[in-house]
Amino acid sequence: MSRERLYLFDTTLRDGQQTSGIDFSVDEKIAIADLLERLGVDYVEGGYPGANPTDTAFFAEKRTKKAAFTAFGMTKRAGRSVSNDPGIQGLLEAEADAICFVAKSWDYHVRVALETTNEENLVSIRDSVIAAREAGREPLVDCEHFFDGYKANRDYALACAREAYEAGARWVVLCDTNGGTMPGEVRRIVEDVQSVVPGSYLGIHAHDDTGQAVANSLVAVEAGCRQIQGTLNGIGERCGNANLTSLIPTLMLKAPYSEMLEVGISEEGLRDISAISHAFDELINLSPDVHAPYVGANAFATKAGIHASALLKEPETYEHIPPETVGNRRRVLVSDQAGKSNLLNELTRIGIEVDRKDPRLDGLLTDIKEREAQGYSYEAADASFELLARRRLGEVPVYFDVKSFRVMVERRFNAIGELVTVSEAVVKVDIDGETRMSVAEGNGPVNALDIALRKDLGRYQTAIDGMELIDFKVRILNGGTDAVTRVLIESQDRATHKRWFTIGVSGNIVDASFQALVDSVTYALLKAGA
Ligand SMILES: CC(=O)SCCNC(=O)CCNC(=O)[C@H](O)C(C)(C)COP(=O)(O)OP(=O)(O)OC[C@H]1O[C@@H](n2cnc3c(N)ncnc32)[C@H](O)[C@@H]1OP(=O)(O)O
Ligand SMILES: CC(=O)C(=O)O
Repeated sequence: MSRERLYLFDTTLRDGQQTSGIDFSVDEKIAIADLLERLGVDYVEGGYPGANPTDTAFFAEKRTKKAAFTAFGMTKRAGRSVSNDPGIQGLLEAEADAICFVAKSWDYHVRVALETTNEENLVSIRDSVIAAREAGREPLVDCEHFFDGYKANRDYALACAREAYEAGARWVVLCDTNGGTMPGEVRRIVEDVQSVVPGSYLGIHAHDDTGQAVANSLVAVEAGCRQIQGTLNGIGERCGNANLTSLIPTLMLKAPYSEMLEVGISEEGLRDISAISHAFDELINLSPDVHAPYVGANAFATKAGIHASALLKEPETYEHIPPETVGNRRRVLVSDQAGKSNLLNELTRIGIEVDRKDPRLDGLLTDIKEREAQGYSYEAADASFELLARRRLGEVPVYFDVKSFRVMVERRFNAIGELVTVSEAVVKVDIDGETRMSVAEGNGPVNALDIALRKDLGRYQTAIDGMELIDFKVRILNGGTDAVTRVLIESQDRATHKRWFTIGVSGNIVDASFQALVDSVTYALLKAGA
């Protein structure tokens, strides 16, 4: 059975730019457009040329090779011709394949926002579409507030959609601008709109204000729409737009969509989607959402021992799709909820082979559960977990033995009379029976301790020269005077960029940090084969 084509329109660079806290530069837009090309969407809406210098500069040249590069802007102003409307002229001058006009389709907005007549608004829609077509651009019309407009005045909303279609718009996009429409309403309205515009010309643009943008997009497709507008990771105005990172795997892997429709994304593109989602987060300086469907670090993570046991026999028991199809991976976590199956899986993953009947496994599981009860969390501290396991198996040499450490924080005037806060640390370690004492200053107590600890490790020094600390996170586990502090440290090898995470827990923040530092250095030595 041949499948109908469903088109994917990405508006990360336009509606995504309307997200609070997001402000792309031209270079960032170029990088994001490259990610979208890598993914394989059909349209990349680059922004609003003429609205601001960044978007105007972005449209000075065409930024995509495969996707239709699309400029966004308003329909012509009422009472002006297109040739006298600088906004429309800016759109026509932009280096774009397509122009997506935003048009009013709710009579209330025509009256209050545009302060014009319903008829004049229809003229604006028609003339704008014709101008784009005559300039050789593919015209699209985003019918703003379509669903609210339909509920207020069905005939007028349909008249706007019809006007766009009859003027030659390739796509008439039904927008749930305020994001309050329910899936059942979307289905009913999309079915009705097809009395004036065929489904193969209809698109859906859903906002996530009730957490249903993806669901609304899917019912619109079931009802006949053949274009979906959305964004990477669901960014967008207010609560965001339909999340293409969730929609694409659903459309490609789930019935009935995968059976009746075909999208322009290849299987390789689908396998790249987790990496693309994370690369996008890096670009906008956000931590990836670990709970994100399909692409989140937890999307295929299981913590419960009972689940892990079945999962390792047959992954389908607890997985709705194979994680590799979306470039993700199965994670069987080791925690206080774990059983031997979780543990064995994690040990195998890090290259430790132990027999299921080995009594040391029970000891290790008990260690983990006891330490998790004290506040440790090994899910995020892979290096500390490996050290704990290998110590139980007798595989970690005692490279150095910390005899003592001391750290002092002092606020004082420096030689030129400025008030400064300095930290100074002293660390004493025994190596091969010889005591070494190192002193260091740092911009904070942990920094000073880190420098002092790594200053002189004798014959091990060269093995740790390339390491550096890149992140430090502190969490207070319970409030009050007996609070416990958990410190997570991320370290990196400068040459290979390999990263590892270590953990420390104590009632004292400096002590917790020092434990994590010692684990980090020990792990680096272990990996260096010292
Ligand atoms: C639902 C959506 O997401 S639509 C996209 C919204 N995105 C943006 O607005 C981001 C970019 N916008 C901008 O930078 C500015 O609003 C500009 C440059 C486009 C316009 O700026 P200004 O000319 O100063 O107008 P301003 O923003 O104050 O008001 C919008 C004007 O457009 C008119 N307008 C709004 N929608 C439309 C439309 N679909 N067709 C024609 N005119 C429209 C309004 O009536 C208002 O006109 P007025 O100035 O005569 O009252
Ligand atoms: C066009 C658009 O972004 C909206 O109506 O939400």
